[in-house]
Amino acid sequence: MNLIIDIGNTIAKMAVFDGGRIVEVVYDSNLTLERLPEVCRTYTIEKAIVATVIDLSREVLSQLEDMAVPILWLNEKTSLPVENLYETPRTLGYDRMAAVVGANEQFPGRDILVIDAGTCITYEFVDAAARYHGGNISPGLQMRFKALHQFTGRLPMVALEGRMVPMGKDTDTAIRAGVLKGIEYEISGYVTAMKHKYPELLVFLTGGDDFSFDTNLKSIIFADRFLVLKGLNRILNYNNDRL
Ligand SMILES: Nc1ncnc2c1ncn2[C@@H]1O[C@H](COP(=O)(O)OP(=O)(O)OP(=O)(O)O)[C@@H](O)[C@H]1O
Ligand SMILES: CC(C)(CO)[C@@H](O)C(=O)NCCC(=O)O
Ligand SMILES: [K+]
Repeated sequence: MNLIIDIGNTIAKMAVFDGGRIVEVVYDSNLTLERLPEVCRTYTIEKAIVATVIDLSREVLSQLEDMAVPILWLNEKTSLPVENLYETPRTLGYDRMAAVVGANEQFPGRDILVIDAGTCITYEFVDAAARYHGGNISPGLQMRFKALHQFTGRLPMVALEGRMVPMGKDTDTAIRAGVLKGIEYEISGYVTAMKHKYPELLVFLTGGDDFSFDTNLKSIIFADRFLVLKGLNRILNYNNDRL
């Protein structure tokens, strides 16, 4: 079985794959990875891939060093099943590439916009010839709430859950609707603009924060919470001979 380790800015995700099938997904601290030994005891892991967008703590590094299987560290030197046209492959966050590889596996030969809503929201474009052209980075849901609070004198920290109106009636609803509507309009703006440019476009939505909103483009949008993990599994198998 394959072990996939995706270390994000907020949380780490570990997934066990049996072939192309997800057997289990475990959420863990990105500072300790304390559940790794338990995962390794429970399953017969043959190989692992690690993708990180943060510098790893001493504790996480020693957890990974204790693993008794070959580990593929995903970076700019890793062979990929899609062509990378990002001008600075060394600074690319490889969670972005993993999402693209996962989307391209499900729909090879299609133009795809991949939207990953986590700590940040990322927008990636991969074309029908499997070329990754790059994409955009914007603040994630929680980051928007925190930024409004942290960089002002009078704006409170508002929670996602609570009263929702189209246009704010008080500070609380103004912030909640401002943040949520901002993201909804941002996402639908990208989808509409990209669909205009690439009429056969498909869209993938992934990440911890899922958004359900009204759009007449629903038929081209696929939601897949585990797209990054699936892409990492594909990259690990693609590099089987090099491990
Ligand atoms: N079982 C779970 N345990 C913990 N978090 C969960 C669970 N299921 C869903 N989540 C949600 O997933 C979110 C993590 O989102 P995501 O997978 O995009 O990772 P992230 O670390 O926030 O983002 P990034 O990878 O961009 O740094 C958490 O904030 C939480 O809301
Ligand atoms: C944008 C994030 C934070 C999304 O997780 C990550 O992919 C990252 O740290 N990227 C580095 C910058 C870049 O991708 O060009
Ligand atoms: K992410």
